[in-house]
Amino acid sequence: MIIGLTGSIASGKSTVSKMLADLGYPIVDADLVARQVVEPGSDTLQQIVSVFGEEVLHENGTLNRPKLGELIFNDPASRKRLNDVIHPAIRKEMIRQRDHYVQQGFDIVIMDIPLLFESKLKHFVDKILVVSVTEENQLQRLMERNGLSEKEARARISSQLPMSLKEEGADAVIYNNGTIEETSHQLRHILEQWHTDMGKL
Ligand SMILES: CC(C)(COP(=O)(O)OP(=O)(O)OC[C@H]1O[C@@H](n2cnc3c(N)ncnc32)[C@H](O)[C@@H]1O)[C@@H](O)C(=O)NCCC(=O)NCCS
Ligand SMILES: Nc1ncnc2c1ncn2[C@@H]1O[C@H](COP(=O)(O)OP(=O)(O)OP(=O)(O)O)[C@@H](O)[C@H]1O
Repeated sequence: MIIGLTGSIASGKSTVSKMLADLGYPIVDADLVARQVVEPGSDTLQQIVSVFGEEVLHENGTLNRPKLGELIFNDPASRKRLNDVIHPAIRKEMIRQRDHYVQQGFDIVIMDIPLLFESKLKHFVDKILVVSVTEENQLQRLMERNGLSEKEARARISSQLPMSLKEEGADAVIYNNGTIEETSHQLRHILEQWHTDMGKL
């Protein structure tokens, strides 16, 4: 079974993904893959430079992520241009990693995909687990984690689909507004249920 783990920016996907990794599940992490495909020397990085110019590179040739983030989170047209270049490469590498784990014999693989709904990737997965937070917690956690102003954080939040739509499309939802322990408890409960369902198949 392939489980798609998603949510909105700073809702707690990485926090839940780490809990799943600690439980021994293999994880395909889209944010990590997004970094791997733009390493210096990659075709994807070259394409990004041809779209956005040398200004999105550091002097040592690596991608200047804050700079590119500033451009794409404040302008839907730039975001689409980046997505058109980078998403095919991310998708290809994620499928490769997923298939690798399946071939190794894992019966459950987790795919942590922030843009599962936005990029219409529902067909990649068998079950969708959404990590949800209130907008207030999301804003506060995002500002703190990334050192952003309220305006910058709101721009990032509104570059994704509303949380309510993601909850509607989920097979299960974790409400990550309480303690980490409460979140872990919800996760274990959902996994137990899904393992039971798998056993009945
Ligand atoms: C713009 C970039 C360079 C900014 O890098 P930065 O290190 O600041 O952020 P990071 O990659 O850790 O992403 C943080 C979160 O931002 C959100 N996000 C990232 N890219 C996008 C996007 N194109 N549209 C909407 N939200 C996005 C996701 O929730 C993600 O978890 C980077 O996010 C990127 O390469 N984005 C395009 C690839 C992508 O779509 N990644 C999301 C997973 S498929
Ligand atoms: N239950 C919680 N209580 C307090 N802080 C939390 C909780 N869950 C997560 N956080 C914090 O909130 C921030 C966002 O969490 P996390 O990085 O897991 O989100 P994410 O959904 O993976 O974000 P992104 O989409 O940007 O990758 C982090 O700083 C994390 O430590």
